[in-house]
Amino acid sequence: MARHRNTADEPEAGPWPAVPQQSYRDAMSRVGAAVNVVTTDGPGGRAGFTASAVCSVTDTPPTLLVCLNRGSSVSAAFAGNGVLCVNTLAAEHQPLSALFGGRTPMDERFAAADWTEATTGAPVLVGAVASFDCRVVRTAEVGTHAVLFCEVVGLTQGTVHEGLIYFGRRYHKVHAEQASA
Ligand SMILES: NC(=O)c1ccc[n+]([C@@H]2O[C@H](COP(=O)([O-])OP(=O)(O)OC[C@H]3O[C@@H](n4cnc5c(N)ncnc54)[C@H](O)[C@@H]3O)[C@@H](O)[C@H]2O)c1
Ligand SMILES: Cc1cc2c(cc1C)N(C[C@H](O)[C@H](O)[C@H](O)COP(=O)(O)O)c1[nH]c(=O)[nH]c(=O)c1N2
Repeated sequence: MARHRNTADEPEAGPWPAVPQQSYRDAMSRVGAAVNVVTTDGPGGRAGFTASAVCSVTDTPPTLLVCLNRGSSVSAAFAGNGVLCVNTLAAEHQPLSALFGGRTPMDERFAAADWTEATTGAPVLVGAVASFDCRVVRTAEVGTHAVLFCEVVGLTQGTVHEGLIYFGRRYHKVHAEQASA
């Protein structure tokens, strides 16, 4: 019979042994993902971070989820603003991913690219594969992370053909014949 796990709100120690953190990370390193720079601005200040833990939840209403480490320096800004923009990176943005991936002062991160402003006030990356302007409608805390459920209130579809994927702890460029294909 399949093992049933309780929801994150009702954790319960199972009869099975814990998976070591390193084994989990090693396995996850084999799961390819798009690379995004998630940005915010507002009363909590301007901030942005690199995120691969982003996915589509439902299209009715259009909703994304973003997993944000609660221990990161940007956590308070996102909680304070309640809005964000998911900017999916193009191949040319690989250096930007490293900059927004931690330990770089916020002004330096933003100075490395061109931005416009979304309806919510969040920064939109010029030349992104796609940008999703969102308001955070729900937040769940799971372990070290906050899972932000984000309703998409506006979007920009780019025209670049080269995307960026993180797989095997390395960046890979992917090509689409048509930008919207
Ligand atoms: N979801 C995340 O928070 C997440 C995702 C990717 C990378 N990172 C961070 O980026 C840096 C480089 O990562 P890497 O992929 O080169 O090597 P890594 O060995 O640190 O991570 C391998 C994979 O494990 C997962 N992972 C790593 N740390 C995680 C965390 N704290 N919470 C949830 N999942 C996590 C991710 O899928 C990641 O791609 C590390 O500091 C890592 O913590 C964090
Ligand atoms: C490729 C890749 C992918 C991710 C990350 C890094 C990199 C390089 N990081 C880490 C995150 O970007 C980093 O912790 C933030 O920039 C915050 O760092 P500071 O606390 O500001 O230094 C990250 N963090 C997070 O909370 N959720 C995520 O999905 C990811 N994904």
